[in-house]
Amino acid sequence: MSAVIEITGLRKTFRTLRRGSRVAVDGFDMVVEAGQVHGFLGPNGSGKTTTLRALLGLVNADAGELRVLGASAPEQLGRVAGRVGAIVESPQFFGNFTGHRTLRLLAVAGGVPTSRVDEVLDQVGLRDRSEDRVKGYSLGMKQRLAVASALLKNPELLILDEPANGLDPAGIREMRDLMRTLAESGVTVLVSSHLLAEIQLICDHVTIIARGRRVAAGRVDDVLAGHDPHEWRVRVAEPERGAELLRAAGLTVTGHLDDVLMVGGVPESELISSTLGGQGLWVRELTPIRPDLESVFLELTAGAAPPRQPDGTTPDDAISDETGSAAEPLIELDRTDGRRVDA
Ligand SMILES: Nc1ncnc2c1ncn2[C@@H]1O[C@H](COP(=O)(O)OP(=O)(O)OP(=O)(O)O)[C@@H](O)[C@H]1O
Repeated sequence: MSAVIEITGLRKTFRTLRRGSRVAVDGFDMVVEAGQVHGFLGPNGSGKTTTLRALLGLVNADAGELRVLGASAPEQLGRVAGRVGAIVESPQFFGNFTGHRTLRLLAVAGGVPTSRVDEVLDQVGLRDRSEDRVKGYSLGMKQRLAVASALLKNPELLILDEPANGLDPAGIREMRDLMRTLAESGVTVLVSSHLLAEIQLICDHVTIIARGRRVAAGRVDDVLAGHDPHEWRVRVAEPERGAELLRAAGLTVTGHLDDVLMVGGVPESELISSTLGGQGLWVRELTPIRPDLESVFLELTAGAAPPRQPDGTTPDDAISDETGSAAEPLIELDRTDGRRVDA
């Protein structure tokens, strides 16, 4: 497999008028291979959007190497721009235009054959509503229209920043189905989100970022397995005695409620059943507690140290922005429209 995105040692500091410098991304690495549906997961304000912007040349990195389809960013991005579709800013459409007209205009502006319009409308499932005005679209339909616009040039790589943001459960499901369909058609997808369950459902690989740093990366299954506490839910008739027997056998009983024991650190269930069964205590239930991405995520992101700030400190307020939005005047980048403003 070849790397479609390679990020090494990315560092980005924002300078704000009021608070001075703020490190948003701190020595961050990421590799996305061709054909992956790669989740880019992190809490609000952890540096996801900044990373994607740096990758797309929307913001200048302070340090690090970024490559997209083999081209170094931002210098050589023009060489591969036609092969990459991205939605990093929420796109704004003219409400009075129909979906079809919107895409036709974008196709003409982008030098793409207008025959692509119906194809992408089919791909995102908007063909039936394509003659309706955009202002009548639900948020989910607008998001799909945005994805359709990114698909016009038939990209090999699609980068989506929080595509499920603000969607209701039906909209989230539509977006999920769309991403699966795209992946099946061979498009590599990098999708950022703070919605763990979504990432677990649609992505095969994941990179987890916390406070500007990578805290985990790999196949979703491997990341989960690496944090498997090997914990079991054990139901027995005599829980007190059961707990004693298990402890005597060197096992750890982590919890006890009515006739249910929680037993941790045991890779194989046989150890539990033979310990109890050997003493005539029959196991009524033996269920593995599998970690989900949410518990792994919480474990990984809770312990992450904040990025070191330019003055050598690691203040919490540098990374505690819940919304991830900059509420103060900015020198470098105006987040409201994503314009690049040279510092
Ligand atoms: N233009 C900017 N000026 C100043 N600080 C910024 C700017 N953009 C981002 N930041 C700060 O950098 C940090 C990382 O923000 P970023 O938007 O990359 O995080 P995120 O993971 O995408 O968050 P969210 O999920 O909320 O979108 C935050 O502390 C944020 O406030």
